[in-house]
Amino acid sequence: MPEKKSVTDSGTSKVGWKERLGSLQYLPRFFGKIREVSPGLFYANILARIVNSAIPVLLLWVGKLILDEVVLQIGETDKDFTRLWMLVAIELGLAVVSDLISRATNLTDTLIGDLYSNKSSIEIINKTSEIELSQLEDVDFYDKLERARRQTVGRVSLMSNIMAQLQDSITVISLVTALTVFEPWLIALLILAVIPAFLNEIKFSQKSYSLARGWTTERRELDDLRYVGASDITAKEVKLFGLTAYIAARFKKLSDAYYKVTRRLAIRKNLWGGAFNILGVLSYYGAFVLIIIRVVAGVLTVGDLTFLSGSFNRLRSQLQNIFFRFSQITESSLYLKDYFDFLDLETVSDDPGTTVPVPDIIQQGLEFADVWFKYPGREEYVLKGVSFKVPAGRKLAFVGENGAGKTTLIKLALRFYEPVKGKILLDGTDIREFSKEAYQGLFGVIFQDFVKYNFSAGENIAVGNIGEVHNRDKIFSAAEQSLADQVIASLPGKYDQKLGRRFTDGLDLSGGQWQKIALARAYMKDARIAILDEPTSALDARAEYEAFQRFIGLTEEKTAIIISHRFSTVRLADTIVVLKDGRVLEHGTHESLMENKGLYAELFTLQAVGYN
Ligand SMILES: Nc1ncnc2c1ncn2[C@@H]1O[C@H](COP(=O)(O)OP(=O)(O)OP(=O)(O)O)[C@@H](O)[C@H]1O
Repeated sequence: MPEKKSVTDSGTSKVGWKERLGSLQYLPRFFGKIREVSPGLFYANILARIVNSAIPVLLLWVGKLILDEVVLQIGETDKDFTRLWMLVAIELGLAVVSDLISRATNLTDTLIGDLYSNKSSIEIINKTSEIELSQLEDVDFYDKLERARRQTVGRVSLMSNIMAQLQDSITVISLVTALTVFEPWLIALLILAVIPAFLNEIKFSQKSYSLARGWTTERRELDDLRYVGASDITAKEVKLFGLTAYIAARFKKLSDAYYKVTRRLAIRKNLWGGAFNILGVLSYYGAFVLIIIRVVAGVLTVGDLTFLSGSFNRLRSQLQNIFFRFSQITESSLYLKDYFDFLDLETVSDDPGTTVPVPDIIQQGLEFADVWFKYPGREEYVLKGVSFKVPAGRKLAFVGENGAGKTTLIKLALRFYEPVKGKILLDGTDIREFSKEAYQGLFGVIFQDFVKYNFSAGENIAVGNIGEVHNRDKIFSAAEQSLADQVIASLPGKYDQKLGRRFTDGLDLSGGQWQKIALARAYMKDARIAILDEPTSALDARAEYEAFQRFIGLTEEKTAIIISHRFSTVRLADTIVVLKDGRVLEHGTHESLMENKGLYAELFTLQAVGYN
């Protein structure tokens, strides 16, 4: 129940001091990564900040000298402004240099930030590809992915913050040294004034991280609702079903609940922060009064007054910055921990140490031997003792009602999941004994929910074998085989026509046209085993029949598994396996199954009657 959730509700999302300071250990790794993206920019940035860190105290000191010189010259009858103008020139020079260096710092910050964000996005893409499908379908995993994704844009400021911290620390050291020489007691006063604000800052940033973390799932839901409510892909249904108000209301309910807790936190943080800030201001004016008294008493000069009060004020704001940033840094480091946790996520590797080489030519075929399977975290079995063979060079079709387990069989055959019991064998060898990569490389698969890439038509075909993306002839021939060539011929940009609606120059296709493009992917690769999981459901009956006939003809000596709900297509297969509730109900050729008068014959007749 999101409305009831608060910062303290979720025990697992509470973050203590230990975890907070512990997360600082990720900073060296983080800096290592930043340095890697551009060592030149990285060191230039550090150098610029070090140089700039000494300028504030120099500016204050020259300011003091100017003032003392002015006072001196007022009292002189024989005035000489040489030294005064020289000091003003130095002050001007320092101000200009400081400004230029600040700009250089900003520039390098931006450039390194962009490079780092690109690099970490690529890292996330690569890491996601290493992760097992079973992990990808896990909710906890998605929360981790969401937190990691936020690092790519959000963590760039962490670098500037740490660099700025380094710079400000040097400035503080120089100011403290200066103040200690003149008035050491000012330092004590200052620290007393700043510490409460610092502790307050730490406390609230800790709470805000806990809150954000505890609400990860809800924030993901908000993103999802935002997408559903405002996307070209969903617009058709949302408009037609009149879902806008419903989606907006759901969004509002959830976002209001989140807003309520964040508002409460923000108000409390600012109220306390404001109160502690006043303490800092009071301490400054206290120090100011004390310095004035000493100037009037003749112990300090007017220049000393501006230098000391300036240094004190600067030191106070600088210390506040440092403390404030420290809490930001520890908070960002906590996110960094999430990011590295994601990168370090163990990918379940069930490849045996030594692997059997995959067969060059499949001799016997693929066999499911008493395979039982249930999805992780689920109680009920989806496959219950499934056994069948796909002999080499033959075509096998799965038939079965929705949810019977057809796609699950494919996922197991492809080793996206492991059977709970039983074995899957290729040429008599348990498929777990092959290297997963080499084994999966044997297959050419088109899924029912194939991806429509916002790429060109040619590239959309080439994804079936991306190494051949520049092999135009191969792409043309694949398109011809899947009948996609007719679709492409009608596109203004032909094979270079960008597809999809995401971009202005993109052009969307009909469902069946997309399927023809996707089907061409199957012809891009000389796969040993082809799997077509209903990729032709949107084709008209004639086109589907033609597509399958071509497929079977063109892959004559290839092993293939086909899933289709159209019996005119299914009957073309050598063997048909009828699944029901995770079990093989019948199997055989179209003729033998018809003779059997079982479920297949019943479903076939039902569909045939429908066409009469
Ligand atoms: N990732 C998953 N996690 C948990 N259960 C799943 C998952 N994918 C599928 N299932 C369940 O497994 C069962 C079989 O699903 P599967 O997709 O294999 O059916 P199918 O025969 O291909 O159906 P259809 O003809 O509708 O495509 C269904 O009950 C489904 O709810």
